[in-house]
Formats: sequence, structure tokens, C-alpha cells
Amino acid sequence: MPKGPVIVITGTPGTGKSTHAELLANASPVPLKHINVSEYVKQRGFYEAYDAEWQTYTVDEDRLLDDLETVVEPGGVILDWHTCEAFPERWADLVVVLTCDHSKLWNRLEARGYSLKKIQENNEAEIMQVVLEEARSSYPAEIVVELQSESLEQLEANVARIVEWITQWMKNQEGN
Ligand SMILES: Nc1ncnc2c1ncn2[C@@H]1O[C@H](COP(=O)(O)OP(=O)(O)O)[C@@H](O)[C@H]1O
Repeated sequence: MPKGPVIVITGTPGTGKSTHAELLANASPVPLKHINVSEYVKQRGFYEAYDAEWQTYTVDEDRLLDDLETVVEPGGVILDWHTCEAFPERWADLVVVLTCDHSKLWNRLEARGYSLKKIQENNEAEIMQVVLEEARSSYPAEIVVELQSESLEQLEANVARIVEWITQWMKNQEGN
């Protein structure tokens, strides 16, 4: 039996993935290992190059996924990344897509010191719902949940909702 579910938390940069993942890891009824995939890629050198113009790393997906497979396989993991289509469909028990009003998102990314170009790119992606579409085309509809992340109230409610989902998931596992 898996140790716990595998929860993908995705969304445009700045929507609140890491904030949600940290709170969720603390509040979860089963231990969940929070993997911030961007940090993981940097720490382990799973990238091919650094693109200075876009201030991003070109990820070596084969190496990343090979490594992550062993981490994800036992279960009990939160995968926190701004994209989700690279993960094999079978990995995820739940895919949470965070969304945020684009003007609020703009302010968050500005506060983070992103270049104007990068803010614009992400802002546009949020307006076009790029990550949501990606999640919907990569996973079964019943495991994809869209949650708004614009206020602290929503943050708390979202975490509580996912905790409830985990509790139910654990019960279903016991029943199997
Ligand atoms: N629901 C929310 N309400 C208010 N502020 C939030 C919310 N979610 C995230 N933030 C703030 O937005 C910024 C970006 O959040 P972060 O979790 O780092 O985003 P991501 O991991 O998606 O890039 C942080 O300053 C965080 O405190």
C-alpha cells in the first residue's frame, strides 16, 4: 500500500504553489514530502543550460523524471512545479491547479524581482489558462481541481479542502 497520495500542485509562477505545499505538508494527516521541482532541478543539476534572457533553466527532463520516479513510487509526495505535463499520468492521485487574478499575480512577480519580460510572459500564461489546459489535457478530469489563490482565506480553505481529500483517500486505500 502506498505511504500516501501523490499530489501535484501546479500553476503559473507566483500563484502560491510553494506556500500551499508547505502548509499542506504540515497539516496533512499522513507525512508528505514536499518537492519544489524547480529547486530540485537546480540542486541536482538536472538542467541542460541556463537561459539568461528568460532567466530560466532548460530542464533535462529524462534525468529529472528518472530520479523522481524513485521518490514518487512509494507515495506520500507533493510535486510543486509550474508545469505538470512532463509527469507520467500514473504518478498523480490529485492535480491541483492554482489560479490567481492576473493583476494580483503581476504584483507578486514584481515583488519577486522578475524582469518585465518574464512578468509579461507569466501574466499572459495566467490569462490564457495555459497550466489549467495542460493539466486537463494530461490527466483524467476527475483528478484535476482548480483552486483560486488570491487571499489568505482562500489559501486556508484550499489547504483544508486538500486535507479532507487526503483523509478520504486514506480511507479508500484501507478499504481496498
Ligand atoms: N492565497 C494567497 N493569498 C495571498 N498571498 C499569497 C497566496 N498564495 C501565495 N501568496 C503569496 O504570493 C507569493 C508567491 O507565492 P509562492 O507560494 O512562492 O508561489 P509559487 O510557488 O506558485 O511561485 C508569496 O509572497 C506568497 O506569500
